[in-house]
Order: sequence, then C-alpha cells, then structure tokens
Amino acid sequence: MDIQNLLDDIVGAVQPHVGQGNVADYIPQLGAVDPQQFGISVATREGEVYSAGDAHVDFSIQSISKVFALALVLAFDGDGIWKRVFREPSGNPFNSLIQLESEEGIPRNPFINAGAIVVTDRLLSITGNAAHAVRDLMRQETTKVSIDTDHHVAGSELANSHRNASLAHFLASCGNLENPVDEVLDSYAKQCALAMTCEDLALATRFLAANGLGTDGTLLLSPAQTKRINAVMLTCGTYDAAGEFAYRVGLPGKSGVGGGIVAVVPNKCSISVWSPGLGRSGNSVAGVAALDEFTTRTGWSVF
Ligand SMILES: NC(=O)CC[C@H](N)C(=O)O
Repeated sequence: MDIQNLLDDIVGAVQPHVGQGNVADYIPQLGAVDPQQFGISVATREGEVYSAGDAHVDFSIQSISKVFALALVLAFDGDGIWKRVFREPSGNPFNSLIQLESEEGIPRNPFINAGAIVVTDRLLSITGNAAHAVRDLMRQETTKVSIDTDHHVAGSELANSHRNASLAHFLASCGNLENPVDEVLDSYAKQCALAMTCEDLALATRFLAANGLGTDGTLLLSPAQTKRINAVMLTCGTYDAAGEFAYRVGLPGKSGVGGGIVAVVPNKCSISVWSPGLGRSGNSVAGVAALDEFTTRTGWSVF
C-alpha cells in the first residue's frame, strides 16, 4: 500500500467537499477560520508518518481532547469514572441538555459535553490541572513541546459558554462534580482549545492503534482499556451522526467543532483529518468524506 500516494489522491478527491457545511461560529474565534483548508495525516503503528494537504496547519482540536482526557482518567483511576458517566450513544446533539435531567445527572457518554465535563472534573481532582495533563500527554506522544492552548480560543469559548455552564451547574446540583463549576469549565475550555496539526494528532492518537503502547514504549493504557476507548469512540465519538459515521467510515473516530477528526485502525494506524466546514451534527464534511475514501480504498476498517 502506497499510503503517500493515496493521501495525495484523497486531497484531490475531497476538493468538492472542502468549504461545504458551516464553520462553528458559536465560539467566535472558530468562526474566523478560513473554511477552504483540508489536511490529512496517517501515523502507522511502526512509526511512519504520511501527510498531505494542510496537514501542518494548527487548528483547534476541541472535542478531540475528550478522548485524551478519558484515556488519562482511565490510566490514573481505573473504572471508577463509569459510576459517573454512562457509555451509550445519546442520539442527541453534543451540547444537548435534555437527557441530563431525565437521567438524573449521569451523562450518556464521555464524549458529549456533559460527559466530558465530568471526565475533566475527575482529571482536575487527580492532577490539579486537567488542561495541562492533556497538553502534556500530547507533547509526550508527539515529542513536540511547543503544543499549547490557544488562549484566544479558550477565552472566546468561556465568554460564550452559557450552555456548558448550564450543563455543569446541573451536574453539580446532582452531586456529580467534585470541583467548583468555574474551575471545571476553565479546564475544559483550555483542553478543547489546544492548537495542533493533523500530523500532531495522528501521532498523539497512535497509542489507540497500538494496544495502548505510547511513543516512548511505555504502556499508556492496557490493551483492554484501549479496546474499550475505541469502542466508545465508535458508538459515541461523532454524536448523533455516529451511526452514519460507522456506515461510511467503519472506524472508531472522534470529531471536534474545529473541523478535526481522528480515527483508529486497530493494530495498523491512526488517521487525522481536518477541514473546518461542519455538517449538521458538528462533524467536518470534507473530513468524513476523506475518511470514507480512505477506508473504502484501503479496505482498512473494523468491519
Ligand atoms: N463538539 C465539540 O467539539 C464541542 C467542543 C466545544 N468546546 C464545546 O464545548 O462546545
């Protein structure tokens, strides 16, 4: 398989989709990003990296950070988090308030905002600084020490975070937050506002394609924990489009409203795509198209 050739081809094939959809503008800083961009990177289990298009441009990873926060909490704390968050697809938008009340403050899964706020809360309790913990994991896996939060994006989210604040206050009212609401929201916004490239994200996600083995050869997660994170990504990683994503792409994946998506081919490689235009459920239109093309042409999927 000539992966470089394939990625170059995919850049051409997805051009009609680049710019389709809408850039997230409920976080004003994200609304200012040029939608005419597309990048793709693949990191193989063996350590090769392939990139094409705008794969070296920084973008806001947003909800992709939720995977890494969950990985850290599972690594530090084992299964305790599953008493505070379910692992079922929600079928609702990522920032929906509806289920949280009827399900008495236990979020459906760790990848919708309510669930991710609970995971960040736990990570904050464990580490004292959840955003730094996620950032440091990214730095470690990419060996790139310049990775950091874009504070303009974090500030822009915090200044417009009425929905996440209402989720967090409701969680607190149900006794499902350990830390003050403002501190949890601050950490959550900063972890979401990490700025990274496709190549960085492919490298950072590689441990999920390697049974939990990190870049430096240490085990970040057990093979069983890795399998479970990938399973939750498959069923919940793209919100109320998880069924459509499984149908088209056939891989565990996690999207963010910055237009990035990471996907995992277990035991083979991690893939990261980015293009800012989002479909109705908040997933990159050109990104999903590229992953569809990738798995259809390689036959690399979990199905
Ligand atoms: N789906 C996303 O990427 C959402 C993340 C964003 N920071 C929010 O909480 O709204």
